[in-house]
Amino acid sequence: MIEVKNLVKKYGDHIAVDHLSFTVEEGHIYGFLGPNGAGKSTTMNMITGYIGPTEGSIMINGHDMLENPEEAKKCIGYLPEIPPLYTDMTPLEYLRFAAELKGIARNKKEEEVQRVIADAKLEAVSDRLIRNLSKGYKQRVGLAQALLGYPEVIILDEPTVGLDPAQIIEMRGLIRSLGKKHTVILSSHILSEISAVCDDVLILSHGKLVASDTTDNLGKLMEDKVTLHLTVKGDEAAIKGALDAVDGVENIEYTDSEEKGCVDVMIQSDPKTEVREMIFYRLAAVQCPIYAMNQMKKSLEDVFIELTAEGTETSAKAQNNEDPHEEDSHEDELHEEDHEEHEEHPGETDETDEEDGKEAAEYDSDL
Ligand SMILES: Nc1ncnc2c1ncn2[C@@H]1O[C@H](COP(=O)(O)OP(=O)(O)OP(=O)(O)O)[C@@H](O)[C@H]1O
Repeated sequence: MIEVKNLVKKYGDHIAVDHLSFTVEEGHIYGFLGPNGAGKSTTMNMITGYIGPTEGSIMINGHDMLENPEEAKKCIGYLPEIPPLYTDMTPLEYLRFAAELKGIARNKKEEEVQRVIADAKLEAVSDRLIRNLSKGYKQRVGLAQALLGYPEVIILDEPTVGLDPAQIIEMRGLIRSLGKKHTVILSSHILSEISAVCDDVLILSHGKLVASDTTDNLGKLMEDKVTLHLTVKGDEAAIKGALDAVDGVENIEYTDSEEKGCVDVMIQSDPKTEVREMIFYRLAAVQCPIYAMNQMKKSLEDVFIELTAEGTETSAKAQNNEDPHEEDSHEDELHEEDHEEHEEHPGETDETDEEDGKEAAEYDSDL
């Protein structure tokens, strides 16, 4: 559906996108993840034909974006980070206007406008001035515009930035439902967003692709080793003696504990061997009781930090599609689906947007 080959974008001497190649298959929701400045917006702007690449090619549904931009652009609906809206219009007026600009046939225009109003859940505010709408609704007006003409691919640049937690949940729900009818590419630097919404993840760092896999597989990348954190009461030498020869243990570090008379122990072990029982019996045998034992699970956030850490061996290996990881992985903590869904009040104004944005930023594990 989308094939990007050796894409490069230079701004003067600065390489914003550095020989990027990837393919996007039909019917998936892709997350484009990367820290600020990684090159996400630049890449999206090239895919949507807003800016030209310095080198490389972009094929959209068989149309070359450089040679046949009109046909290629017809396959794409784009919601930029700040949607360009005419705020003195109502959503209905704006969408009719946008439909005309997009060249939608007159006899289909009204039906199409009503369809996108329904898909973006704008019915309740379609007759209000855009400038009086909340940020969440404004974003949905931008989304509705992107949906006009039923493009195969929808590209969303940081679609939840500045929205409050309830609006974020609404927007994510909308994106998931869009994924049933369109291929969706969504850029974000918010990990929870990607893991909550996307099937596949492309991780960018310094303009390069450092990982490309399903959200689940990326989480599993770190399952090489299990890390246990223990607090054990007793003499360090006795504890060391007990833990020295436990099968499956690969590395142990001892530190003073905040707990009086205790030692904190960090153990890395092979995930194929269950070491916890043996640790318990060995420590019991030397009369060193375990006050706490926690198995640490790595999150997608840890994967992300390892992959985007500058110049690390991990990044290099990920690029070569080798398994670069050394610890256990888990991404349960990233899901926020348990949060109650709230309905936004139609016509809500922007007065609290700034504060809502802050809340949203705190609410997410925003890097
Ligand atoms: N028009 C421009 N002129 C010069 N440098 C630019 C321009 N646009 C982007 N850059 C630089 O290119 C790099 C990539 O920027 P880009 O906006 O694509 O990153 P991003 O991953 O989208 O980051 P963010 O999440 O902050 O939007 C950055 O170093 C940025 O400063």
